[in-house]
Amino acid sequence: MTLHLDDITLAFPDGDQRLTALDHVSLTAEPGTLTAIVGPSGSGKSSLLAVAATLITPDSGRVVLDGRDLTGLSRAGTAAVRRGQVGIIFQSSNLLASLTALDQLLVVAHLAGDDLTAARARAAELLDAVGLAAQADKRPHQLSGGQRQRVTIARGLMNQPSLLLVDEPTSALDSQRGEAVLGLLRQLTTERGLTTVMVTHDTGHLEAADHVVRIVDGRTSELATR
Ligand SMILES: Nc1ncnc2c1ncn2[C@@H]1O[C@H](COP(=O)(O)OP(=O)(O)OP(=O)(O)O)[C@@H](O)[C@H]1O
Repeated sequence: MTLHLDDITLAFPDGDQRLTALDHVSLTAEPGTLTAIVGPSGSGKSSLLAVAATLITPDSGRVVLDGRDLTGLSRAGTAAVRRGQVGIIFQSSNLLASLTALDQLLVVAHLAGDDLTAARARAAELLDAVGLAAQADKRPHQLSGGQRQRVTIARGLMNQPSLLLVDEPTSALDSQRGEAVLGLLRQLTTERGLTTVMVTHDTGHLEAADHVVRIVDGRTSELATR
């Protein structure tokens, strides 16, 4: 599923002025590729991800997913797109403390109203794919930082998305665990033909990406393409 951001602008209220977060940003991401978004703090990375996720409506420009313009959709319409086609992976801190790894994934299926027998099989398969088959019954405090991040990745794949949006997947990890998580995202992107867009501070791991887009003051420039 190809993601196309076309000439996006976004400004937030800032006192009696407006602060430009995204300034005519365009970006195309293809299935099976991993695009890394890098840039200084406050440059617009999270805003870009939120617009791509249809969580924020831009002031102008279009978000197009496989030829379908999502910009004019209602709230219910964008929620349906997110449920059906978009996986969103935030930092691992938003796991639910009282739930096992397996149940973290089943919550997604439960909220979507999915058949729980099929969901259980899919959750087990995903935990296996991220190397956590043996940790399915563990709660977050019983897992390492890297393992927790793997649970969030598996959870982000529960709705079988085509577009995967990932925010700072390695920020809470040491460099070795960060590298392993990036390797996993790279592998899942290729194997499942995902269109993956990842915001990262971590410029040490950019070789895992097909495209690196730099954003400064809301404006993008492509740094490198493999
Ligand atoms: N909800 C909001 N209301 C007002 N201003 C906002 C809001 N969200 C972001 N901003 C502003 O928009 C600009 C871009 O913010 P954004 O969070 O996209 O940057 P970022 O590159 O993700 O930063 P960081 O790396 O620190 O997370 C910043 O100046 C920020 O202060």
